[in-house]
Amino acid sequence: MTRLLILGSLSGELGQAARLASARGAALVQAEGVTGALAQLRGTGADLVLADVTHDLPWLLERLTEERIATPVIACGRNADADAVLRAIRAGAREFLPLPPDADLIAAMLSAVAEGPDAPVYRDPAMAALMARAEQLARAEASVLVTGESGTGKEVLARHIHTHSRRQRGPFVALNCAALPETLLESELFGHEKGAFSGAVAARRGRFEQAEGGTLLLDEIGEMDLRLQAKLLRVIQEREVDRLGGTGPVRVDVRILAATNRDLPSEVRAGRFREDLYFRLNVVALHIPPLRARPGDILPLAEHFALRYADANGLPRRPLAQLAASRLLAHSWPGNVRELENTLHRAVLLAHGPEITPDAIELMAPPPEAAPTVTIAATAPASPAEPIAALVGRRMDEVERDLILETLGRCLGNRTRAAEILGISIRTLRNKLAEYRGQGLPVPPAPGQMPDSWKVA
Ligand SMILES: Nc1ncnc2c1ncn2[C@@H]1O[C@H](COP(=O)(O)OP(=O)(O)OP(=O)(O)O)[C@@H](O)[C@H]1O
Repeated sequence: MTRLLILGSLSGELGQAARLASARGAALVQAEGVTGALAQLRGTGADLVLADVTHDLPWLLERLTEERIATPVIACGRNADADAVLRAIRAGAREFLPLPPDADLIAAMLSAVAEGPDAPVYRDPAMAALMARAEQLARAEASVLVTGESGTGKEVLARHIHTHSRRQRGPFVALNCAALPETLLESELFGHEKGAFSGAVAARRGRFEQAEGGTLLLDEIGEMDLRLQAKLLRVIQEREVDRLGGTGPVRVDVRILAATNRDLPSEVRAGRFREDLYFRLNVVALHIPPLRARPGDILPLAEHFALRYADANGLPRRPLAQLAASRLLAHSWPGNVRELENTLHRAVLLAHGPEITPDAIELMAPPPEAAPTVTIAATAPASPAEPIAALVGRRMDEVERDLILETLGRCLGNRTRAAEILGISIRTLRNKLAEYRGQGLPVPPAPGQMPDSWKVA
């Protein structure tokens, strides 16, 4: 059930929108002002906010960014409020919903949130067997460890398990353990009281508490450091969390799913991952094969993405030409489904004529090991002298910054892929990006940061 927070009065047209959403099965909560809405989001949270554009949405959106609350906000108002709409969109509102509300638009918006952008598409027998196993396991309460290369669909599978579980009416909360430095990750997971550390301007429930009654996906679990692993283990064993600066434990009822593209047994052997935590998380393991090992999925996924991106961009739906399909089938997809998705997104934008032809299929650069590299090192300038010479006279941190942003841009914002190519951890990459953002530099957004399916025509 989608939990919808209405920011504004229920007596006018926004109230009509709320009633339409409620008739479609959304659970409503309401806040009269931005501070109330923020308190609500910090507390029980919501899946979506419909906000009256006449409120100070830029202030609210700024707080949400600061506090890393990812709930999408949709600004609602009359077209006459154009300035306010523009300010809200610039500040990070996902979409604009014109009032008076349109019932079909509300229904489309709710189903986009409820389904998420990623209901799994598959046809290959290997994947069909895995999905059947996942659906069977979904009904149990056991922790599941999802493994697979980057971009194979681990989060998609985890969400699928949640929607087939008895917890489907509860929240699905995902946290990327590589995305935050250790202390922030700790407060993100377990929450904190006001003043627990500098910057803790208000009490905040952690992801465990937000996932109460539902499922918590700990993505990239292999990146978590040993101290936090110990704390996580205690929470799982005792089913209680201690907020940072809190006065006592809070009981939680959450099913844990974990995902990783690392080989956790070898991390355990190397002493980087606790064996007891590994056994706790790995009650059942599901391994997603790379896309090259399930060729039967390539075309159904390609067709799915072609339709999705045509609709999202208001372009005609074009089928794949035979030769384009052969090209897709012949590629090895080192970036897995994410790479296929990016390829089809580009193809949809480049296509003209009645079909998507092979010239619109631009395959990504060769895998990193084969890609030409520019070595910025004092000792071994193994790459051509020419580009290195052009760098002389520039500061190291500037060159690094340009290389990172350029690589990320070429990966269409995909952090995991860019980190792989750059040979740095995703955590390092994210820290650098936060630094650049702080300097006011434009950083390419992650794909899916703004799901196209929410775009209002
Ligand atoms: N079976 C599928 N059906 C539809 N979309 C899919 C499927 N598998 C993956 N995708 C899409 O591919 C992209 C990558 O999927 P996802 O984020 O689940 O991969 P991941 O394995 O968790 O990646 P990472 O290890 O980098 O976090 C997403 O945009 C997702 O929507």
